[in-house]
Amino acid sequence: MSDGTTPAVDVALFGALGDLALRKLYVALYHLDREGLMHEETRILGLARQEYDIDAFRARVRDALESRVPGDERTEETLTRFLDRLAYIQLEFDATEGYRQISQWHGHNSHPLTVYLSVPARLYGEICSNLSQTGCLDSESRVVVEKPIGYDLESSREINDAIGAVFDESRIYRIDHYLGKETVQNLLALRFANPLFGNQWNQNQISHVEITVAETVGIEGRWGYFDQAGQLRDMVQNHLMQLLCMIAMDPPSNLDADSIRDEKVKVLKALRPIEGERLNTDVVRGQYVAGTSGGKQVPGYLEEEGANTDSRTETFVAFKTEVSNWRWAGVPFYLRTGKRMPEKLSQIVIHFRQQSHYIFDPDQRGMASNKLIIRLQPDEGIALQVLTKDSGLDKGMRLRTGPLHLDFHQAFPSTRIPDAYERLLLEVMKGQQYLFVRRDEIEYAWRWVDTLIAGWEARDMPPKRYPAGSWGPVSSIAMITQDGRSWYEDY
Ligand SMILES: NC(=O)C1=CN([C@@H]2O[C@H](COP(=O)(O)OP(=O)(O)OC[C@H]3O[C@@H](n4cnc5c(N)ncnc54)[C@H](OP(=O)(O)O)[C@@H]3O)[C@@H](O)[C@H]2O)C=CC1
Ligand SMILES: O=C1O[C@H](COP(=O)(O)O)[C@@H](O)[C@H](O)[C@H]1O
Repeated sequence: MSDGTTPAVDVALFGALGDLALRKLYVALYHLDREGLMHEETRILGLARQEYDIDAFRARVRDALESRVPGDERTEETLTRFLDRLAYIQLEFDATEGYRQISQWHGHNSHPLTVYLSVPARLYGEICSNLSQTGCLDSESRVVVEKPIGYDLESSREINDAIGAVFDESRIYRIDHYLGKETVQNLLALRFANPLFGNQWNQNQISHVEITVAETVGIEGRWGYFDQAGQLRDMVQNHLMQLLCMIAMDPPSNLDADSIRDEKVKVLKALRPIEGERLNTDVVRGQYVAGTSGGKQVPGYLEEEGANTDSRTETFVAFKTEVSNWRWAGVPFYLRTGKRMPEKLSQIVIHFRQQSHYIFDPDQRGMASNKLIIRLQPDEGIALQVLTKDSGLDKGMRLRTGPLHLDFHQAFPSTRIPDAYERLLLEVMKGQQYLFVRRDEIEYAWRWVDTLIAGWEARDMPPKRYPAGSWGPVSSIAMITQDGRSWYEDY
């Protein structure tokens, strides 16, 4: 089925039996097919090193779909139609033998070969080079790569150079799945389609901004990867930086990929580094110890499966930064993200300045400011905290705050909110890059992260402990209260 607007592609999925593919990618592709957003000629080739025949591969994908797609969103007909698109080739990615099977499968059709690298980033360069050497690619081919690209600026440059030796930048789709989240895209609509907000979006009207990305999960089987990375590289370098850019960027001249990405790069270039004395006051890194999550006792980071007992890797980071430009000078941005927090919550809070000419009860002066709360997940929506008169004959002109609340599920009940990967895969098929990250964005983000890590290392600053199920080390609360503010936890 096709809606007539999504072109046909041949997807070659490297890492077809890995965690990301089985948990996210087939589910997203299935939904695109079910919703009529995948061209009828689109095909998907799974590539992995296990020996599978096509029936076993399809059965494995079917299991993945049956365990992740709700029963009312699948029928035998939609499942079979999707599974029929699949093929499988067993391949060792780091040797050129076998790659020619990919071009045989692709054949001479005109559908662009879309290579999805769902493998560790250290393999990206080698796979691209193998594809090129074995004649699998042409000028229409595209490559999709996952985050994190590298471990620091230098390693990310090496990986990007290796990909860039084969693919032009206009054919590289670097995924940051937060950019595919419906609510993150809504930030563009909220800011640039509503003059009510657009005209207030600067240091004259906004006092400070908070971004929280809290997860309840621990490391659970990913210790080997995570311990090399830590929360700063795993979450801040990519997802939180992208959120910050979407909030802080100037209006792009249009919705073209490069217009948007140019504006994001300007934000990253203007982001004040945390160094010197600021390492003591403006950043807190933490590591969880045993505690309670979802009503259950859970182990600490150093007791997780595969852990070594003296790791200093952080599972939590909170920091204060500033975007040093005309729009934002003097406006602190407070960001925090951690594993094993009390709830899964991704939320941005814009705190507007207080009314300068204030005529109400002086005791209530402290509450007299508006807040815009953008809830990314769960319970996607937007709330604007406004001040109204407290009702009742005995209240005089006392004020109270209340929300003007737009809950996306309630307001648009028949609209399913698609998973980020559905949106991203659809844009790849359409050949549109505006939701993907350009090389310079990655590099400016790494530059900022590298400065912070160098500071931690030079000062030998270990993470502070926090119990699983808490909001992080107490010093992350002190970091914001020292400015007379607090993390906003209502909605
Ligand atoms: N999982 C997630 O939630 C997320 C993952 N990512 C990124 O997505 C990418 C994939 O992650 P994930 O799925 O978790 O990783 P996995 O390790 O689960 O999957 C990688 C797959 O590639 C295969 N593979 C690795 N090396 C070779 C090789 N030389 N030859 C043939 N097959 C090989 C592995 O096979 P085998 O099992 O046999 O080793 C495995 O099937 C990574 O870049 C990761 O950073 C990004 C965000 C979230
Ligand atoms: O990229 C990653 O993201 C997940 C969090 O994603 P979300 O969509 O569930 O918010 C995080 O758990 C993981 O460590 C990181 O690699």
